[in-house]
Amino acid sequence: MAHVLGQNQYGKAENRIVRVHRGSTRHDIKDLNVSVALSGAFEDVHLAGSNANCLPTDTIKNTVYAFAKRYGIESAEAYGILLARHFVDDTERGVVHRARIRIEEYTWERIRTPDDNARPVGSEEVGHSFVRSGQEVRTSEVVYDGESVQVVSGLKDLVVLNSTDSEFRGYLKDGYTTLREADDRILATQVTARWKYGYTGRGDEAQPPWNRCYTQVRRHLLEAFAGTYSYSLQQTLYAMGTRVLDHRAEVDEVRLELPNRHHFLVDLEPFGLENDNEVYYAADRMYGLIEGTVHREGVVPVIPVA
Ligand SMILES: O=c1[nH]c(=O)c2[nH]c(=O)[nH]c2[nH]1
Repeated sequence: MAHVLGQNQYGKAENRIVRVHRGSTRHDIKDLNVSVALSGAFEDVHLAGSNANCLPTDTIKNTVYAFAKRYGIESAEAYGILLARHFVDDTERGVVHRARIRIEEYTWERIRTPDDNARPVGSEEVGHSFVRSGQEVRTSEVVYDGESVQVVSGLKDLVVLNSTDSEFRGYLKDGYTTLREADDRILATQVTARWKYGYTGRGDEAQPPWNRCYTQVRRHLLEAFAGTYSYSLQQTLYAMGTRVLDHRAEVDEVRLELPNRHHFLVDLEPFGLENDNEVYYAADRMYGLIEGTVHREGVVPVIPVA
């Protein structure tokens, strides 16, 4: 029986890179995990043992580091676009047809000290000392196919909680339903969000201000979570997605994965105590998983359903 080589891609995954941009008194750092995947004319590499079209993954890794020095890293998205274009446009004989660059970014905040012997900047900032901020990770994915660029940015592990303004009632009930209706519950989730930009990189289209967009989308996700009186996590999801689309014209699709981090009221009656929505058991699993895409009318959604 004949066999067929199906979709294939290769590259160097999880290149950890810290780029220090050294100002005279103030440093900036970018801390990234960069994964490159190339697809193209690699049939003979797989089928005939010929490496003539194989750009070594070691070279791919070197390029990731060299580009960080040569061009700096203003944003993960702009850096990803440079890399993707390079692998497709500059690799010999046009063997690379498509490049996908995935980047996770770990963010650092400046350490501030009141009395600062270590080269103070401004009043209290130390120009070269940082503390990792939270657990949250910024993500981006750039795909370039020789014609246009597609940028999907996002975040993961952003943990949020509302201690009231959340209820869950009026749901379907059958013979297996035991859940009590809740008119005042904790709503907590660990947000994974991805959003696609309308940017295509064709012609002289200007790139959106990636870092500012990220900060603003994050802000709108948080504000929608905090500001929505929730009848379900599904309804909160839709409110979060629409708020981003309403405020950020450069975004045309938002995909959210929201695990429902259940908080169960503890029964304190055996101890003669009333539990007036004050003491909860925070379960780490199992959890409801609420997922959905919100997109502009007329836009065909492209963010894959995981
Ligand atoms: O916001 C919720 N959505 C659900 O679909 C659901 N199901 C459930 O048991 N609790 C909840 N909460």
